[in-house]
Amino acid sequence: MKTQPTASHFIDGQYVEDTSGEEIPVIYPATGEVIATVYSATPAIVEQALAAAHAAEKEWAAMTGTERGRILRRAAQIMRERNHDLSVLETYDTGKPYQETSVVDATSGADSLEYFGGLAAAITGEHIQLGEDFVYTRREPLGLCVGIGAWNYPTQIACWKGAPALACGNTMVFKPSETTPLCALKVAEILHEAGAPAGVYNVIQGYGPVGASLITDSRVDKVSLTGSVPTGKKVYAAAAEGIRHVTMELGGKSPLVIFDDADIENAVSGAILGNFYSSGQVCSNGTRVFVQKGIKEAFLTRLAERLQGVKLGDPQDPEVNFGPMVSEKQLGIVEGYIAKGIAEGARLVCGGKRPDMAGFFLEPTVFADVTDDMTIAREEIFGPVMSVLDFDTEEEALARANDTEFGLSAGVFTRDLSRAHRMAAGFEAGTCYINTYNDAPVEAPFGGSKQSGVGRENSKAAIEHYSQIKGVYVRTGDLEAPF
Ligand SMILES: NC(=O)c1ccc[n+]([C@@H]2O[C@H](COP(=O)([O-])OP(=O)(O)OC[C@H]3O[C@@H](n4cnc5c(N)ncnc54)[C@H](O)[C@@H]3O)[C@@H](O)[C@H]2O)c1
Ligand SMILES: CCCCC=O
Repeated sequence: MKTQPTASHFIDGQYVEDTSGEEIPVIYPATGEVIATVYSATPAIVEQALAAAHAAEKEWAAMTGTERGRILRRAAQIMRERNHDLSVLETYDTGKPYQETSVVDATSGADSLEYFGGLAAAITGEHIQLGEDFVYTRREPLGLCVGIGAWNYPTQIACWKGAPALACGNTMVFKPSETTPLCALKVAEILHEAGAPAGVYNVIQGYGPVGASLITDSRVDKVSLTGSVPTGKKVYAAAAEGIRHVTMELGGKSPLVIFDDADIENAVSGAILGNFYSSGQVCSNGTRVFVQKGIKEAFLTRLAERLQGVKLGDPQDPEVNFGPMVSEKQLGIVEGYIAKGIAEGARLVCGGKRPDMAGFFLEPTVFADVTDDMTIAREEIFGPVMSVLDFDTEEEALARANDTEFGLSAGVFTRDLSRAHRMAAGFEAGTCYINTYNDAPVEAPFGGSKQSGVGRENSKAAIEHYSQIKGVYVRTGDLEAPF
């Protein structure tokens, strides 16, 4: 497959190149080879993208929701037809196994285009009767939205931000992560092919400073970031300078609580899905696995058995179910955490090493006897490292689960439904799971509380974050005044 894109940026309905920007090598994580080169946006490219998105605002907002929705749904259809090629590209961009990308990434992107395309015509205001007078509300777009993406789900993130933004009548300039610059260009190309007018959805490449330069431009009305908490703090602060709307999808250190009465096979499945999918590079992962003491050893034994089913290798091979880390840098960060886990006294149950193969592979790693104060239990690792902690009571588990500055997700496995709902109500997290983990359908809200974020993506809730209400008071009779 050709991995070199036509050009680095997609602006105003066409590919645009400017090789005077800083070179960004695109590295295939499974081999370490450079598979493409793109160039970071220069100030002139940033200006071109913002000007195009600004100029497109009025025409796009003036279209009916039905017209906008039809374009988004057509784009969804094209994405589904090209699922194979888009999945192969996602695997080159991220290193995630084709076994995953072929059912998750373009699929989830298409779901979001289809869902918000379907909602577009239903985005309306309301009528509020006040005696003979009345108020009506108009739900209006915010204007120009900037999207900034992380590297773990490049197609999905480009769509989860673009689809609701465009459905509400906004335009977008999207900057993917410099680590995975390829997939968002395809999203832009497909939206344009589906009929989105030039300038409605633009993609430019670049490192952090390019993202930073977008946020403070006076034409920008909203910034939606998917990234780490430290980046979120900077982006939030920069957006505040112009009182811009924000959505912050940030990191986590989520708890997964497994009670003695849980179905052990399902609980092990949840722990695997919540720690090792995408080689552990998922924001919502349940990396603090609290296991009640009565089933701790049985859980660890069955987990070790199930991990025999891990198949590392060429991620493009549909039989392979475990890919490399996205980059050498991320591999080094995760190895650093593994070393800390060992140094601080956690028991290494399995993994912890690089296998003898090219690329940035790391074995799935499980630590047991982890305590709340250890670094691996407190900081987001963003790699295939599961920490197993044990507990006695429900109250204790809930208190310890919530003892973190993060609040992205939380899960519970139990057969006791009352307890399951008590736990879900008590978790300080934006997304909770009962007897499952990491499902993220577009119909459900997704996002974090505490330092894990602001706002929600997906579901009807996202409409609130990409539109604003205007109230219009209408008087039908004469108007009295004091003088
Ligand atoms: N909550 C979610 O939905 C979600 C989803 C995926 C990933 N994440 C989080 O993303 C992180 C991993 O991704 P990452 O390493 O790419 O994150 P990151 O914070 O390093 O970078 C995210 C994006 O921000 C850009 N950026 C960096 N500094 C910037 C600045 N000062 N101004 C504007 N933009 C800037 C980067 O170029 C990149 O595009 C993890 O913490 C993970 O939990 C969250
Ligand atoms: C389960 C959805 C994951 C998105 C963030 O990494």
